[in-house]
Amino acid sequence: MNAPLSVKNISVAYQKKPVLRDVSFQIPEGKLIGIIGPNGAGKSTLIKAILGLIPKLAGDVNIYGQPYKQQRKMVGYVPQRESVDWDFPTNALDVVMMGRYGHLGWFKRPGKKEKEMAMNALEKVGMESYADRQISQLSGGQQQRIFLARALAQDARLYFMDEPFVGVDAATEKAIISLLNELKNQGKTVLVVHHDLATVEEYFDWVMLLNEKLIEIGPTEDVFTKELLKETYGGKLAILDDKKEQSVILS
Ligand SMILES: Nc1ncnc2c1ncn2[C@@H]1O[C@H](COP(=O)(O)OP(=O)(O)OP(=O)(O)O)[C@@H](O)[C@H]1O
Repeated sequence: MNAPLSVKNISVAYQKKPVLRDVSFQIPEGKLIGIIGPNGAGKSTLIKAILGLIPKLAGDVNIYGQPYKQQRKMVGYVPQRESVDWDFPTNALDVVMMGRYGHLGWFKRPGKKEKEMAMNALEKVGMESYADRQISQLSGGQQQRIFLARALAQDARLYFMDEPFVGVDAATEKAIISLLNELKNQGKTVLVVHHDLATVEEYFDWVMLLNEKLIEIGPTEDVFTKELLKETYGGKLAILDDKKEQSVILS
């Protein structure tokens, strides 16, 4: 079977400044995969390049063996919260329903079925009572939940989530991680840009270490090691010795 995601020799530059160099990897199906690396490592850029949201200098991306353009329906994307215009005048239900548009044919308006699926997704993230609320009037954590609901409503097979835990409280973080596990248990594959090194081993089956180039990708127990983390973060990272404590200090 084709891999959910296969990336070959991707390079990206902004105004000629290289940000990603020759990144290649494949991932297996049904895993939660953390994308880890320091600020500015190119994590968001990698996702955007995969989804064709920014131009690549070089490289190929295949989703289940086909280019992204042909596989759009299979892919869900939760962007970084601050990259979204939350003043856009629309309510929570409509934002979630947008997740269904890829499934509708030309000129078809969302109908009862779409609305039902969107409401189900809102229920899953505990936001059903906010369906009619303008998105500008939601808190940061609530907005994050709405975006997750949109991805759920889309019913994709491969998800990209850019820092879904930023700015959410502990309860929302728990709710999000149990949703991610639910997706995984349905055989879906989820890539998550993540910053909190202390939770990596608990949350992810696989880890990708990135800093302009791919340092390593593979099962968490093989890749989330002191040596490879040092290589990824350079001198900026001090790791307390007992790995079980997983205490990580950024100097
Ligand atoms: N639109 C842009 N124009 C110019 N440079 C950009 C642009 N977007 C990102 N960059 C630069 O590209 C590099 C990678 O940025 P990117 O957002 O992919 O990193 P990241 O690993 O997601 O960082 P963070 O952990 O801080 O979110 C950074 O040096 C950033 O300043």
